[in-house]
Amino acid sequence: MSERSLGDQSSSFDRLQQYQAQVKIEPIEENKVIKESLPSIEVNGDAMVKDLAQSEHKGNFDPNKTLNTTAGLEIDVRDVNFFYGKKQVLFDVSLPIRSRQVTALIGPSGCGKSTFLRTLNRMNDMIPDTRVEGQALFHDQNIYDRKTDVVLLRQQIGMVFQRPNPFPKSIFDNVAYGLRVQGKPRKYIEEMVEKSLRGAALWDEVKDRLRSSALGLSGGQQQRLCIARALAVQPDVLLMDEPCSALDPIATLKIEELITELVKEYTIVIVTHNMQQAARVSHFTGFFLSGKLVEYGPTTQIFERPQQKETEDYISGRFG
Ligand SMILES: Nc1ncnc2c1ncn2[C@@H]1O[C@H](COP(=O)(O)OP(=O)(O)OP(=O)(O)O)[C@@H](O)[C@H]1O
Repeated sequence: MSERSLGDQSSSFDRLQQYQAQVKIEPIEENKVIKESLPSIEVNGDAMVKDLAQSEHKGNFDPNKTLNTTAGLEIDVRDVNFFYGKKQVLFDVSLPIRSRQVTALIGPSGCGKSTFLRTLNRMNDMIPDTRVEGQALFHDQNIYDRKTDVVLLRQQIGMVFQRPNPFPKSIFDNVAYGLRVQGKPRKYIEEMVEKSLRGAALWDEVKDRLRSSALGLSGGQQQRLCIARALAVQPDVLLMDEPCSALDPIATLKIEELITELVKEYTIVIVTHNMQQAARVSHFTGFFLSGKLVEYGPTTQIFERPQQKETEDYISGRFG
């Protein structure tokens, strides 16, 4: 965990985040091709629940083997309510985000997953007339506290969006952006750009064209570039809002593999519509319905032995 404190504010990172927030993020249907390439979730019934939990992991990662039910709390969310204007969309949500574990947030469209994710680094602040109540303790400080430095917060809790949103700059400049804003020296920036691109499993593909436009990369590469950009400022937590929904199956698998590597060093929270994805990459899962957290627990438990009927109905494909 970083020992930086949430102190003074500066505006450049705000501008970066505003830029990111301005990028149009449209909810899109789960990638049909992905759906077809993986075990079907369209089957009803109990057998399905088991199948889903046991759906084969591509690659070698098995979250069961690295599940740590006693991992410390990176963020401790307590009794969160959230409002767009007068409309309340989150109701008393309490959820532990465990260190160096992947927490998946699942639930039907409109249940509040993305809104909840955005409360964790105050991205909702950019939407006028919104209000949050409750507490999210991060490094013993309430994220929602007025005194929280949101610029620093968003460095510590980085975000990757549905659609890759590289800046119209070179590959190098994209990753260097946050470090330049921080006024880091050139040598440090060069080292961190390489380290971050390696960390995002992109270095080998781009090392010979660092000065080329990021917009020339494929969608999957752009998404890994956005991950590298987030890593460059050394976050503790990565929030991922359906990071694969705009990607093809191969690019999706690369991001999933990357997640399973990144979690060795970072805490990850991922919103996904794709339940196989949650089963493949996450240690813990929270199931949201109509703005409430219906159930939370180790992913295998949620998929194999859900305690709530709504959870079972959802993961069995009975609704949503
Ligand atoms: N900017 C906004 N202004 C007003 N209401 C909003 C805004 N963004 C989301 N909502 C509403 O808040 C509720 C939760 O939306 P949210 O996007 O968090 O759900 P979600 O579970 O992530 O959905 P999806 O899976 O479709 O992305 C929905 O009723 C949605 O219409």
